Amino acid sequence: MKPYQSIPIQECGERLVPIPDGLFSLESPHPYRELGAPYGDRSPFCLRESVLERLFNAQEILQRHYPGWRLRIFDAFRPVDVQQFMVDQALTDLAEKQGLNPRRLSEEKRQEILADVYEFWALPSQDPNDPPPHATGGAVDVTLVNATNQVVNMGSPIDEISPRSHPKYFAEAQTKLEQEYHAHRELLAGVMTEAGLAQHPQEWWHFCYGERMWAWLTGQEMAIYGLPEGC
Ligand SMILES: C[C@@H](N)C(=O)N[C@H](C)C(=O)O
Ligand SMILES: [Zn+2]
Repeated sequence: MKPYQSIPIQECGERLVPIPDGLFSLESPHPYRELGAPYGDRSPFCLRESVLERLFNAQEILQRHYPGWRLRIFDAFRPVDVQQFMVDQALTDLAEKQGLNPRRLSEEKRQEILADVYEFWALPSQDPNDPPPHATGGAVDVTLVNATNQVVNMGSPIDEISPRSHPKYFAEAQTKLEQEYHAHRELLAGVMTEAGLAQHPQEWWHFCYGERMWAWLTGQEMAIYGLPEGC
């Protein structure tokens, strides 16, 4: 159990709304949809209203210093069954990376790999009082694109299960390239936190507002987002 999971939720009832077209750069095709994740008629590109407002503000702050640069949204709303699908996918990927057949793992090995998966992915709990962060509409995975629409290099891909994903991984970097990765991560974290979003301590791309991880990271007694209405 993660520490944020003990934080109570007092749902505020704010709407989950679509991220408008054209303003941000959106990861397309959407990576989890491409893998066959079970979205049904739901879209990953939705967020709670106040989270969206904070994203607008973060992009405005970014553009004050870097005209033409934009936030690139990799993932936002993630229904619990998609969370489960992606946890299973991450388990499969890690097993295969170790040369193992994911369908023939011993229980001990399965638990060992799952522990690595849960370092990065939240538990896909079906309990409405224990929703994973993205299922609340209060979490977003983002990177940056520059003025010529090129994805800015952060030194490691989103979702990599590795220490390279830690926001400060390149803080002590010696090479110019690695120093650049660090500067890009600091830029992203700086604009997002200035706009009122909190960063996951182990993932340079994950930011949140209103849900339990945000409450835990920012010292609130309560979260204001649980599962959104109708999801
Ligand atoms: C792994 C990444 N895509 C992610 O979203 N992690 C957080 C913690 C989550 O699963 O909620
Ligand atoms: Zn995330």
